[in-house]
Amino acid sequence: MLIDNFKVDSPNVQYESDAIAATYNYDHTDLSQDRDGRWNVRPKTTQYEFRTSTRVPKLGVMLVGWGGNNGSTVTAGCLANKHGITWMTKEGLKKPNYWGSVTQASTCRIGNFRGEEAYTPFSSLLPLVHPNDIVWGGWDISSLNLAEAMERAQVLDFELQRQLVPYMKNMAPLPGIYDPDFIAANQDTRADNIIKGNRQQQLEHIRQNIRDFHQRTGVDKVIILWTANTERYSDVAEGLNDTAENFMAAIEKNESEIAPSSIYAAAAILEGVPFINGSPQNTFVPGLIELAVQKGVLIGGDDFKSGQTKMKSVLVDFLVGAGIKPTSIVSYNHLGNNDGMNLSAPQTFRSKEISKSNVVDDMVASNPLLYSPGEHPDHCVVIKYIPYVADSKRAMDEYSSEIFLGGRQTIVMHNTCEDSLLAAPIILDLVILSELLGRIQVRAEGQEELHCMHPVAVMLSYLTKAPLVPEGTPVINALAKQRAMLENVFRACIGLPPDNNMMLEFKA
Ligand SMILES: NC(=O)c1ccc[n+]([C@@H]2O[C@H](COP(=O)([O-])OP(=O)(O)OC[C@H]3O[C@@H](n4cnc5c(N)ncnc54)[C@H](O)[C@@H]3O)[C@@H](O)[C@H]2O)c1
Ligand SMILES: O=P([O-])([O-])O[C@@H]1[C@@H](O)[C@H](O)[C@@H](O)[C@H](O)[C@@H]1O
Repeated sequence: MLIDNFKVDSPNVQYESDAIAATYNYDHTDLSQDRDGRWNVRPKTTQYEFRTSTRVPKLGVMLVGWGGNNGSTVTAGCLANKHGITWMTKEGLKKPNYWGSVTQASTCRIGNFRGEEAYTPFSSLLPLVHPNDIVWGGWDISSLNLAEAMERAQVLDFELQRQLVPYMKNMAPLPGIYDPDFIAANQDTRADNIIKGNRQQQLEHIRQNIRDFHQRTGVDKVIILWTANTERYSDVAEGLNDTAENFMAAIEKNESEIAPSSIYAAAAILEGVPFINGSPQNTFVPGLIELAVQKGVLIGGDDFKSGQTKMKSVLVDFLVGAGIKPTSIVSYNHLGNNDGMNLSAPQTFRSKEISKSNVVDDMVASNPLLYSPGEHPDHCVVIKYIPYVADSKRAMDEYSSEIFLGGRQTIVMHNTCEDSLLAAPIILDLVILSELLGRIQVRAEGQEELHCMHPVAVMLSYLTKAPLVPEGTPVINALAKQRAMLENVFRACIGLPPDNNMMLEFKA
């Protein structure tokens, strides 16, 4: 059964006029080792105070790469839902939905009522911005308007596109920062909408764009998300971008190693606007992270986790958790969209190869029974550009594992990932969750004041291949753990314990 409207009845939860206040007992463990080497595990409870503002703002989202496949598709999807646009296909009438979005189309177990399992929409846990209400804008180095960009993307059915054109033809991306040194040379043909000037002038230009968008649209909050092309990695060097001060000085000096994505991110941070990186490049060089922490502005990334890698973070977690030892992982895919064309350059492919390869590290490290120190499965990532398949990426994976008594198990998978139809809901979740995180304050036992969570938004890990985490925080890629963290922190905000799946009420 579905319960989509509930209040938590607890002395630890207060529903105030514009906030939900909750006291939460966080049960965890403390580890220590005796002099004789024996380990002690001490159950510990730490009290947390959460306060979540229930003032849901009018949200503006500025996409970098708005005219791309993902940018045009997410915009089209929200318009189709908002206006209730239906369209006929050979399979019959289609209706808009937000499937693939964890905030809009998933549920959480809320309990059991008279023997029936009860679930609630994820969006009922805490008040969220509704995607229908988001005001879209952004930049693109291509001047096509969003209707033309949607047509170029070749993602959506024609009958849907036809009805969306009137809503999208007047949406024009702002000129973007173009530096051919950071993306594939084959992108040059579409770069007809660019900001001239040096890096300092580009920074100020983007900052002004943000202020103008905020003022023109009348939104309460703005969030910026990068869904532009994957850049090559930037060199990280002492004196260049290792500190906030050096990073800002490098922009002033027009240092060539400062990437466009880092300039957009710096502009956002300086305007107090959260910045999310949906691509794998190292936008967040150390100096930029320091700037975000200094300013207390949320940053998150990297690289949407949408298809082949999402499956990998489930399958490897299952295998290792079952005591089966993956020894070889080969991930091949081909795709024919502009992203694939950009990734056909070695330097941009390398950025993607890194984010797609590191995703099993935490799962391998979780089971030293299977892996000796430093031992890893063979892991290969191959991406080929085949124009004919367009946005319909074809992923083919082979997982070889060692099993009982010298046996071997091989899993082969073919996974057609409609790249933009899978990424668009993830873009929605990233911006909706980033906005919510800005409304949550927390105080741990012993801390003086309520404060926002760390600006580096580890809570977005479920949505990214290479989670950006605060220094000292473990990087978790296992999908089930990432989703549990997301759900359980939001449950704590309304004073509810994690759903521990024990169901003791049916056992004793
Ligand atoms: N499933 C997925 O689609 C998926 C998953 C993970 C990551 N990504 C990443 O998302 C990004 C977008 O994917 P896509 O399929 O929409 O690609 P796309 O090539 O269709 O769109 C990217 C857009 O960014 C624009 N652009 C490039 N550099 C820019 C700049 N400096 N400023 C402004 N605009 C710029 C391009 O003109 C293009 O319109 C890529 O980096 C891709 O690797 C996609
Ligand atoms: O998310 P995922 O399916 O593992 O990875 C995908 C890659 O395999 C694909 O080649 C690339 O174009 C997408 O940007 C995305 O990163």
